[in-house]
Amino acid sequence: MNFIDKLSAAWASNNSLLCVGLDPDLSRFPPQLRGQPDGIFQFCKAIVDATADLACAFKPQIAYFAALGAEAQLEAVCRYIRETYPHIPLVLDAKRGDIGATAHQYAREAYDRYGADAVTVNPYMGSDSVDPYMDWADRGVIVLCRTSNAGGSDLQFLQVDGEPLYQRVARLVADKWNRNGQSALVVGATFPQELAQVRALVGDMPLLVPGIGAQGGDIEATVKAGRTAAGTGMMINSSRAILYATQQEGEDFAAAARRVAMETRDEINRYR
Ligand SMILES: O=c1ccn([C@@H]2O[C@H](COP(=O)(O)O)[C@@H](O)[C@H]2O)c(=O)[nH]1
Repeated sequence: MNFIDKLSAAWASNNSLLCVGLDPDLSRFPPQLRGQPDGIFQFCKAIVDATADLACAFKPQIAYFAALGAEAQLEAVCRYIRETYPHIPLVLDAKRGDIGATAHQYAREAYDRYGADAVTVNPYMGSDSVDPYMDWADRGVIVLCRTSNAGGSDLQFLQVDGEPLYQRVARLVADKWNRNGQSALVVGATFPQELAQVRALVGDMPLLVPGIGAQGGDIEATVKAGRTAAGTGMMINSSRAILYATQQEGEDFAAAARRVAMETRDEINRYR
């Protein structure tokens, strides 16, 4: 099954547009996992097990693993998700961007080494830096478009022939780069007006939408701006708000993550 079909099936089977982000930060780990040789894997596994029936995707952010030299644990997390929850898409958030030959190696890393169903990529270097990912026709290529951070406006709002750059990226991906119908776009929940603009430009193309939870994006505005006619079309990501949901000492971190994931999934569903 290709990425788009797998995502569509997960939206339906879990009745969810929630993407659970896996951003393991040792300084926020529960005490029992600190100092454990496989603590990162154990933490992510517990979160995955606690939220797998509530999520339409899991999104490990590679920087949180690589910064700790924990790529082997990222491999183990990805393998665990693929083997235990093969119906839930695995999105590797890597935001790579480089010349074609190097992009091919990054694609191998994402799709072959980690077995990701989809990977995030940076469009700044243009079509030949994104095209190598498209050779894996059954995998997703999720292109940064209107990112959730305030500084994204520095470049993404620049006018290019009468339209902002982020809209040019959306149209390029939808009309030209999407050679196997496998593309998606990153659009931040912190900018619902721009999210609506992108939705109007790209039809039913899936959107990865970070920015709710810790970044404060409004769920109602996000869903109303980005949903398709079928009430789907988005992977709305929350990472820290779910991962570090524990409110009082002694509370089980996985149970707390489940509680917040369920509340978030349900709030999203209220506006679909
Ligand atoms: O525009 C973007 C693109 C990616 N991200 C990533 O999403 C998560 C957000 O984490 P929260 O804890 O829910 O804020 C993180 O991995 C970012 O690298 C983004 O935030 N914005």
